[in-house]
Amino acid sequence: MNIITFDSEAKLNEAAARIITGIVQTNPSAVLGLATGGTPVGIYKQLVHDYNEGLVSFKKVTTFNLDEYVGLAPDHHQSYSYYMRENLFNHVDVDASRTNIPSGLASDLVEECSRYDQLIQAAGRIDIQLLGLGHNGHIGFNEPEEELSSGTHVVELAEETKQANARFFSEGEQVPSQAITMGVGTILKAKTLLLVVKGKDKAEIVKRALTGPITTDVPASLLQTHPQLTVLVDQAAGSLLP
Ligand SMILES: O=P(O)(O)OC[C@H]1O[C@](O)(CO)[C@@H](O)[C@@H]1O
Repeated sequence: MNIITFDSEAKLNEAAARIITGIVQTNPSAVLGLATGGTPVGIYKQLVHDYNEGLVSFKKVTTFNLDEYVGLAPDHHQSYSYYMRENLFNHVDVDASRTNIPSGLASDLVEECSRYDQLIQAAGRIDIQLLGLGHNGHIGFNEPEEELSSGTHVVELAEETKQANARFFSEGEQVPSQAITMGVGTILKAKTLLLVVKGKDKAEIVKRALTGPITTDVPASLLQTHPQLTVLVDQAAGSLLP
């Protein structure tokens, strides 16, 4: 595990973007695993900047997002489909037909999960999986459980997660109570993992995830088992690390 601490958010975002663009420069047909939430917004801005500077092209990449809310249409302003278009896809030369996000509107969610797993399998291995970290240690929407699922599945969102994500929704809007998420097994199969964590409020969970026991109570602790894990933290998030 390689942990790098940054004294500014801009430097952290640049470093994360440099890792991703490096992979795409080496392999223009790379398979990118993408994340949503507040954490990667600045990284996507940097990727758009790098694209505009002519440093990278996403023309041939394939992308798989970690998760999507159940019940939100792709044009809902809080769907992760909308988020990805707003923050990245609409601003670079990615081929929309090679971007993949589970459909939260599928009539048969179990079928949708297996369709998503088949797509990932058909694409081969995810070259790099970008990850944020939930306050309860979730990765994707894999919430703390006695047992974690390996493949894509439907989850009931933890109360803590709904409260944390309520900040993105308009007043009076409900945070969906379910989501579809890539499983921990799929995440761990990615060739490289890039975990990015920002903010003092994540310091305790970063410490537990990276230095505590490997337990399904803290899904991110399973990342410790991955041979190619890079963690980028700001000083606040990394403040409790040894
Ligand atoms: O970056 P944020 O908004 O703190 O979210 C952390 C994690 O939680 C999620 O938003 C899901 O709640 C993930 O997509 C993200 O990686």
